[in-house]
Amino acid sequence: MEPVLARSVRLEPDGVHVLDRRNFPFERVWVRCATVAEVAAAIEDMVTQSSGPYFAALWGMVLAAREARGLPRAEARASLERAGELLVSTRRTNNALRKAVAAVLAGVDASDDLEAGALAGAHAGDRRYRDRSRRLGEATAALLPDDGAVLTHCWADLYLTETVKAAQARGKRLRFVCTETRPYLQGARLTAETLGEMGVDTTLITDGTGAAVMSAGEVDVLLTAADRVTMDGHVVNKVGTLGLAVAAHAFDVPFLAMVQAPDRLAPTARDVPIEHRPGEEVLHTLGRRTASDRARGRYPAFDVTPPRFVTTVVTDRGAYAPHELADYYAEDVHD
Ligand SMILES: CSC[C@@H](O)[C@@H](O)C(=O)COP(=O)(O)O
Repeated sequence: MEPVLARSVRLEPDGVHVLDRRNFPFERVWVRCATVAEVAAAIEDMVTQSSGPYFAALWGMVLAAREARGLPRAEARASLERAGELLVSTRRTNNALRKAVAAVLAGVDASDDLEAGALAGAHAGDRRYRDRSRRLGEATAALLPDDGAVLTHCWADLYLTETVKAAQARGKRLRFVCTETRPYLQGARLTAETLGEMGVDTTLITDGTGAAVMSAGEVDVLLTAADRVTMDGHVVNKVGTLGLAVAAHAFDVPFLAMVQAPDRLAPTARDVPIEHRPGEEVLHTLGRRTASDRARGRYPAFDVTPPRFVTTVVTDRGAYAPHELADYYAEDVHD
């Protein structure tokens, strides 16, 4: 059976319905977004996370096409572009949003009917993302030990579930150690719940425990997703990844970073905007204040791991050393 989070954004006649990941799995509440602006707000407010914003943006663009109904074609196209810019601006580090918008605009440009074209583009984008995640998962599973412990951080969503499915199909026996990933607790809630759903032995650690489990020899591989990997091999992912990667390097634990494709628009890390979320978010967890009133918070949501701390970048076309990513595009270009 598919994990609950694998289908957590749906297009319905009355809008886009998004499973609220902020309090999953304790509550299973769906948020209805009636307009593309509401979809953008939901993405920005972390109602959905990781791969979720990609799907929300696809279906959000379909709402934008509905909102443009009746406008002359050029005006409708321009209003869809504005909607796309709004969606992309919600989470600047997440490259998938740009790709979702491009998928829908490609569908629109290939059809005389704006809404039908947007819908076709969104379905094509949905299929492509899932197919590419499956290929990525298969490539990743091939690199994992037959019997071993994997440390992961945050919530790698479809990249992780496809990896686990492929590993299980190969008969591998993997145990996972996941970090809590404060302040949103993606690891404690989304990763731990979904791995449990998939029958995987799962141990939760606090964010500060990663180096200790690696130094104790309790982990065979560090595995995370990446929001982006630059062409020169910098891995941009949830803040905390850098510290884990440095510790992994120190204790000879390989670090595998999963991304569908390296980012051709980002030659190096300077080309990737890092999302800084309100510092207040660090002072609260699950809606409750968890820090002294005397402290201020600071929350860069992502960090950058230099290529010297990255062993392998796994893509939908297989594994690459971080300094060999140009080879990804040596084949026919599709990204
Ligand atoms: C499938 S992309 C995975 C990443 O987005 C993931 O590792 C991550 O950092 C999630 O961050 P989030 O801020 O929860 O959206």
